[in-house]
Amino acid sequence: MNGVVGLTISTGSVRGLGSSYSYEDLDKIAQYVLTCTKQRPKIAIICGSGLGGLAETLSEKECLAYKDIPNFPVSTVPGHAGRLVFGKIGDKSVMCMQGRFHMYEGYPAWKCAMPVRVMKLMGVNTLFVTNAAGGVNPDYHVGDLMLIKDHINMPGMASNNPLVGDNDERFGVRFPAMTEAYDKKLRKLAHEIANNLGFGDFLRDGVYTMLGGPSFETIAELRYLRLIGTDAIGMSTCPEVVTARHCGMRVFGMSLITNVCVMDYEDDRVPNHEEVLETGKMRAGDMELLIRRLVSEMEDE
Ligand SMILES: O=P(O)(O)O[C@H]1O[C@H](CO)[C@@H](O)[C@H]1O
Ligand code: HPA
Repeated sequence: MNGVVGLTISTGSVRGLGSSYSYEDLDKIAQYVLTCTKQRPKIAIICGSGLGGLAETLSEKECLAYKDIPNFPVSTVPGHAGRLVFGKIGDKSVMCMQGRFHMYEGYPAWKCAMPVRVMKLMGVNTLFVTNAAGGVNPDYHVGDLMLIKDHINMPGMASNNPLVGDNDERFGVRFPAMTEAYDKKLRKLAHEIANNLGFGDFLRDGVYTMLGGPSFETIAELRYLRLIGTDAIGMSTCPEVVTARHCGMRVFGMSLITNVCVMDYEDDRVPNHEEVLETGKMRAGDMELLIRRLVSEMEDE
């Protein structure tokens, strides 16, 4: 196990406000993962609930279960296989996380986002994040694809930011800007590709709001979220994106609208995870195609 097993995870902050893996801990994990694949990816893709199929489309596929990586968290949610998949899209090396970590599983924000730092230390410079999300914008339909133009990090705003605790300047500055979290050039290219693919009718551009979960939202909460500018909601993504931007990675984000949020007291439909996974199956192929084209056509950083 290359000495990784024995590492002790440091408690990052003496003030008890956050604890985290040290730079050295994460580097050991990154070096271990690199020994398990021949790929040297500069692009990583985090697959959302029910969206892991993209990883199956890679050529020269190699898989590594999270449980086999020393000191790596494990996935506990249906629809998240819990493994890294390495391979190629065209001639580009990529790595996929088939399954992510959520705060409602009991992981603090920094732990949900720790794979992003591992990726950075492996040489990744561009992060794609995908998720299943509920549509709050009344114009959205089940099966729409939303390019994330910005986010509202609800847990982050309440001090559950993945960067809470001591700051290691080797990753980034103490106070990183989040004004252009989602790369404009990649979004523009994604729009062009989506239009060429005939996806224009179901392509959206919107604001993703992260909530802690795991309970779905009350009607009053949904009305409030719409009022503050939310187009779609979910329980993930923001810790990963904040951590990626902190360490200078380029980020592209996309949500699949798996359900429309019920915002009317007279409507008795209720959201559920099975519906989320079913919709994933319906539109996942289109999402995969768009991401594969984007990876192939984008310029390297
Ligand atoms: O954000 P991803 O992981 O795609 O999953 C979304 O789907 C689940 C709820 O059905 C929640 O975990 C929510 O965050
Ligand atoms: N609410 C929160 N998270 C979600 C939803 C939702 O309606 N759909 C998919 N993830």
